[in-house]
Amino acid sequence: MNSDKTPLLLIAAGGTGGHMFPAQALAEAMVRRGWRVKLSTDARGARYAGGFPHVVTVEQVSSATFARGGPLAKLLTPFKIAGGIVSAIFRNLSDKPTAVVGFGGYPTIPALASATVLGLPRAIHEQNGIMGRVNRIFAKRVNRFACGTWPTDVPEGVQAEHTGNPVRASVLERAGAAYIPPGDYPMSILVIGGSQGARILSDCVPEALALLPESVRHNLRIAHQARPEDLERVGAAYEAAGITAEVEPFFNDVPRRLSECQLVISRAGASSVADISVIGRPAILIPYAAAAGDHQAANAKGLAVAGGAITIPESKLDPETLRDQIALVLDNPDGALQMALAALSYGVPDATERLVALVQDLAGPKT
Ligand SMILES: CC(=O)N[C@H]1[C@@H](OP(=O)(O)OP(=O)(O)OC[C@H]2O[C@@H](n3ccc(=O)[nH]c3=O)[C@H](O)[C@@H]2O)O[C@H](CO)[C@@H](O)[C@@H]1O
Repeated sequence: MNSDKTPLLLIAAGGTGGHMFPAQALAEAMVRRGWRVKLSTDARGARYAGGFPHVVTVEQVSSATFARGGPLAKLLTPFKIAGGIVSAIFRNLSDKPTAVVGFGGYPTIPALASATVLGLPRAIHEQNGIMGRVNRIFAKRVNRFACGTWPTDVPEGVQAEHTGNPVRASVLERAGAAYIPPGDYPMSILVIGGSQGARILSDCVPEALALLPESVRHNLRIAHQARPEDLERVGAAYEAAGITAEVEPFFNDVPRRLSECQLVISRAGASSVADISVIGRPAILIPYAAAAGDHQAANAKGLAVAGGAITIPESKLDPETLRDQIALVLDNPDGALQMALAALSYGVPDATERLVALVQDLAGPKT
């Protein structure tokens, strides 16, 4: 039985970077305010646990196989989920979390279901413009519903509160960094495909850039995130086009690269859009068409409507179309500057603080 009087936040998050990064930002902020934080995730999420404050405990949640596995695993899934919920109830009876926050994904089911059964103060943070399945299930069963992007499909009776998507400290350090518009000097373009990289960007971006006039190409400095299996061919394509490029499976210094670039070409994952807008850079967004409920298109729409991004749907993407949009930004320094400022105005640099305030409010006056 937990006799510690320090408030305890139970964070539940599914195992992708998209769920784990905002969860980590909240964890760090709550620890700075003297809270203990416990993380409930699955084996995939546990790989990110190193990025959480040292007080975090990782629970391997048995419902994580919900979305994967063969027919037998699927048959056993309801029992696994039920088992996960029962053990979460016992754990929470002992831990007595002051508040529970779910960030989406199947591994959040036991923590949120047990918090519902026990009547613990609980909230959800939805990062995307279209809600994920688990968040949709629990949206009406939580006390507060926070969103990173205004969701287009909130169930009736649920009051969404826009907190924005928390971004890393290294992004915040560069929030609103001065933008140098494109010109007749070396220009940086950052190409990022989300936490896994994106094949479609590797197929299309080098070809599109190769179609630009030589006078532009020789000024380009490209940083291109590509999947490990695509590194070689992408590097070769840039070399053949006479374009200086760094091609890596993951850049650990994306915030710096964003702040120094003239243009970013990206997928429209929630954290990528948040990073781009908090730093404030013109973007060409190519939403991942197979994302659940087409949520990346919804994420991109907010930034595009604000004037900070051009969106190209996958179905319309070809090297010529992309070349035209790149040229539109690079040939128009004033327009590029306006896009950078529009992106900045769309950013929510205090998203973490807004979420912290919501959690403290949820937990009540004693915290
Ligand atoms: C393929 C897929 O379904 N992706 C989903 C996943 O996002 P996924 O994790 O793929 O992508 P996000 O855009 O949310 O986050 C990627 C993060 O990685 C950073 N980065 C990227 C490349 C790099 O080299 N270095 C680097 O640091 C980005 O700046 C960003 O902060 O969860 C998100 C939140 O639910 C969803 O919006 C996405 O649709």
